[in-house]
Amino acid sequence: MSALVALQGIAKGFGAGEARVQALSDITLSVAAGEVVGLRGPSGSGKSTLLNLVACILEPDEGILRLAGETVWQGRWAKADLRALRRRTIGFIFQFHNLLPFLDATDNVALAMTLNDVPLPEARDRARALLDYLQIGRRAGAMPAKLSGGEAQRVAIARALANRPHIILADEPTAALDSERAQVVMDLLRRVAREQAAAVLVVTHDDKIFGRFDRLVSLRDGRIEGEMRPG
Ligand SMILES: Nc1ncnc2c1ncn2[C@@H]1O[C@H](COP(=O)(O)OP(=O)(O)OP(=O)(O)O)[C@@H](O)[C@H]1O
Repeated sequence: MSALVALQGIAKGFGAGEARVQALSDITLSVAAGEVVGLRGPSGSGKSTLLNLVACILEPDEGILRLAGETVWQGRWAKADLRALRRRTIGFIFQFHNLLPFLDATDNVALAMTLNDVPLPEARDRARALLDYLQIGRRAGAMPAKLSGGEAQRVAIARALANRPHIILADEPTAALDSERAQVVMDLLRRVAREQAAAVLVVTHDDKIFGRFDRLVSLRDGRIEGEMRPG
């Protein structure tokens, strides 16, 4: 299996002088195509920082970041157009779905495609197909306020998959869901990883889903403390 996400010796700090916080040190981690990896650790251990580095939202201080086989950061950004890289390669799922309240489920998903220059009629067709794939097609015309938490999270997953990303990053995607709905979300992420050969990296505190990862990586004080294979 090829690594779609590869971090080597990554470090990241915030602030300067006495106020400096070393959020991550010497992180070496990879996620292969088809793999679903969980990232756990106490509050402040650096989980969100790591996810934001992989998403190219934050810039590392040290190390090498490779995404989908390309060096993205090594001493400096190696790619000129990070936004395009993010849009095309990475799908991001948040704890709260962040759907736009004035667009129905279909258009929330279609919008992500139109940002990537897909014409609206085609984007809507693909959005409906994606909602069907995630077994939420019957809610395609619903406004976000009418969706349950689990439904809204599935629409948000559809939006994250809109541009067929190779890398899917999720920050506490099941935190707002009950156990059954959390398992549905994990089933979907596992299916997408397998069927679309995507690398999935999930930050989670949620022990209900710890058993659903191929690997579960533990962070503490900005370092990788250990790793287990729950399966
Ligand atoms: N923008 C920032 N400016 C300054 N310090 C930051 C910033 N972002 C994160 N930190 C610090 O970096 C460390 C790691 O934070 P991070 O949010 O990555 O942890 P986390 O494991 O995701 O925590 P939580 O589970 O509470 O979300 C913490 O000490 C935090 O205070």
